Amino acid sequence: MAESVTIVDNRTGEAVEIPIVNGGVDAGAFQKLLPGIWFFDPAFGATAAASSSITELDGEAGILRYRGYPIEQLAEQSTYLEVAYLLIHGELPTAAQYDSWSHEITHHTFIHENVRKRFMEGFHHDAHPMGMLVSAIAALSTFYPEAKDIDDPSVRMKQIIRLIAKMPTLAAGAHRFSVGMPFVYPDNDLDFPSNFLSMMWKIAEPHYEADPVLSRALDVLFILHADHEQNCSTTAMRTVGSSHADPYSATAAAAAALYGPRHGGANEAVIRMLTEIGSYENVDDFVASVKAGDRRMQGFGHRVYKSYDPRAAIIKKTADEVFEVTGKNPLLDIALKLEEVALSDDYFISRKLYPNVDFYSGLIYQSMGFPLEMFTVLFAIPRTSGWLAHWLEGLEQNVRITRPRQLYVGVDQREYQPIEQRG
Ligand SMILES: CC(=O)SCCNC(=O)CCNC(=O)[C@H](O)C(C)(C)COP(=O)(O)OP(=O)(O)OC[C@H]1O[C@@H](n2cnc3c(N)ncnc32)[C@H](O)[C@@H]1OP(=O)(O)O
Ligand SMILES: O=C([O-])CC(=O)C(=O)O
Repeated sequence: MAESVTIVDNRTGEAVEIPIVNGGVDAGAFQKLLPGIWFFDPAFGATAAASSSITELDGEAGILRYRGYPIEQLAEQSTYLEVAYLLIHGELPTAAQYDSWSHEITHHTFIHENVRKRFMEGFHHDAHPMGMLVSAIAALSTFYPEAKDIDDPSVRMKQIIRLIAKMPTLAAGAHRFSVGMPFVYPDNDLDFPSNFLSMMWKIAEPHYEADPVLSRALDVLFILHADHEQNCSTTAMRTVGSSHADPYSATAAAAAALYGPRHGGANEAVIRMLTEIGSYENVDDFVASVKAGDRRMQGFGHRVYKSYDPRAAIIKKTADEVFEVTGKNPLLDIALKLEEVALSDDYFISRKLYPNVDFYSGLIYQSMGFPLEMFTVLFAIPRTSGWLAHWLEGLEQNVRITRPRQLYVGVDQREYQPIEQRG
């Protein structure tokens, strides 16, 4: 790989050597050597906005690794809580570290009664659970004012544990409220995914017995969704974190970014799309409307993956295990047909559009009984550990505040006219 690129300054005709650092043009050196020239990259398609040692993504080869561990191995052998530890601390925990980590997380699952009573129960009866979640996360910052002291590493870690622990409680609380069911307190005898399932579905004391296959499937989905380098929501997290706002406010911003249908909201949109297609026979017409540019194929395409998303392959396999318990999701055949048609069509091939993580996950969630509105919430629970790992990394790197420039395209200076003189 070249160590520098030569750029000719067309204002002066001078050639300038700009160093390349880790495969990217060093923007700091660029700015010093060519002051007054900006990179115009509004969607960051050609910009590395961070240096990070958390997640490695090779979109051409379809490779995803957390801290060097292939996603396939983690999905097969690990648990979400172990992966969360790995993302935050950089190494897999020893048995003693894992015990202490899961003990800490388990004992921070409760939320303040006012969050439940005043916030969650204060929403309109048909509030979207994702909107409730975003607001409740932001509200947590007012319950833990010490979180502002982000210079103290022990304060940072305490908030990380609280946030990872409380997300399932907030998520299930949002669901229970939206269907008019009473709130269920965490059952700290249960593991992370089973506790969440208990808070979602429990109707009678003393315990909710989660099906072990479904509980494990949910844990695998949590592992797969935990991090994905500089995606839109993580970029929001790092941006807000760079202003040294507290981690609850930064996480609320990240969750808000995830809510959008181009990002985490796509899992909900996929099921709506499959339901609208309705039957196997309508797939060709639907694909034609996508190719005509009338709509997008939800759950397809990715800014980084230009081959099959490795998580989609694992989710497909997990779906088979879930359907053994729940019965096959009737939308599966439409999804498979859609994939088959798309992957043999030049429109999708030439644009390298493949199923992404959101394409098959919704089929599992739906078969497990989650309402559509909960799908993005299910994504936010594990992505919280990734967001926080990036937040911590940014603080440890003491990154500068995120502050891009713009290309001003408005009018030049003009004179103010009093209102009566304006035509
Ligand atoms: C967890 C996640 O966030 S994963 C992504 C979840 N989002 C979705 O599944 C929504 C559907 N997908 C999309 O909208 C996009 O593929 C995104 C947002 C994921 C990525 O967008 P970008 O990287 O900006 O790709 P961009 O919009 O430039 O598309 C490139 C080309 O592929 C086409 N394209 C991209 N995605 C799709 C799609 N899902 N269906 C049809 N065409 C598509 C575009 O129309 C464009 O074609 P053109 O070159 O003829 O104009
Ligand atoms: O990386 C992205 O752009 C989207 C994302 O979060 C993911 O695929 O998990």
